Amino acid sequence: MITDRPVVLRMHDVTRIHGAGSTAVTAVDHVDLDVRAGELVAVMGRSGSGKSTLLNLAGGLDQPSRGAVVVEGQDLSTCRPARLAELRRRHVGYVFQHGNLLPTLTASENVSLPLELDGVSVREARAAAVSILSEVLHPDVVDRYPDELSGGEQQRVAVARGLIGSRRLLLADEPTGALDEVTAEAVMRLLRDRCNDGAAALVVTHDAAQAAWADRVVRLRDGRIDSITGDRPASQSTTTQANDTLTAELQR
Ligand SMILES: Nc1ncnc2c1ncn2[C@@H]1O[C@H](COP(=O)(O)OP(=O)(O)OP(=O)(O)O)[C@@H](O)[C@H]1O
Repeated sequence: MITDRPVVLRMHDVTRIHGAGSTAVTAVDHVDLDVRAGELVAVMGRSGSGKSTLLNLAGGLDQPSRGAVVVEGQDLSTCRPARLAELRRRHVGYVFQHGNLLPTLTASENVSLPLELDGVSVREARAAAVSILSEVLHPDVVDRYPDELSGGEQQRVAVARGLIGSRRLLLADEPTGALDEVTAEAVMRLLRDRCNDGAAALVVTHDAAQAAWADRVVRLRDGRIDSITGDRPASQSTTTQANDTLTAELQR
């Protein structure tokens, strides 16, 4: 049962008001949400409903005006900046719409960097980078620099960088935005596999096909949770056959 698993992310009565006075905007409004190990939660809602703000709060990139965000048992509001930075580096993987790859590093160096910063040996980190990249990118391009890659390839590198290692909370803001259908499926499969291995993921998407990979779908409206649907068991994944087909298509 998924409810037996540890809570990786707890958002308790979280409100985030941007700005002040007459221009104040309540982007997230009294949200309660737990995401457990093994669980992939999709966040949907119209533009401006608060999805990105929610994700930024979950990863400690933004602070709530009220309420508490707890990651791996640690209330982020009680962390000193150095501890918060360490917690984010060790436990949280981010995938943003615009990957922000470092231009002076190759694709595989960009992906291995988080592990190297965490003290993993360069050799081990590079091997892990090549391994995760092989799931979403043709091996011929892993040694190219970002400006030698297409937009979709850069996006895939950014996904691999966000998901490398054993970080337990994965936060993805439209991770498949610039990708074709087959590659988008591969990225969702990667996220799904990470969750099946024990990570917890919060993924913003506009795409119902991608939300179908989630255990639960949270719909936001005006910063509030409008509905939560689905309770697919976390262990359920796509069939082996579907995985094989996707891998074959990507390697073409
Ligand atoms: N830094 C900010 N200052 C002021 N208002 C902001 C700020 N960031 C977001 N907002 C407002 O908060 C609300 C929620 O924004 P948010 O970006 O979280 O929505 P979203 O659901 O992610 O939208 P989209 O799907 O368009 O990316 C919007 O009304 C937005 O204009």
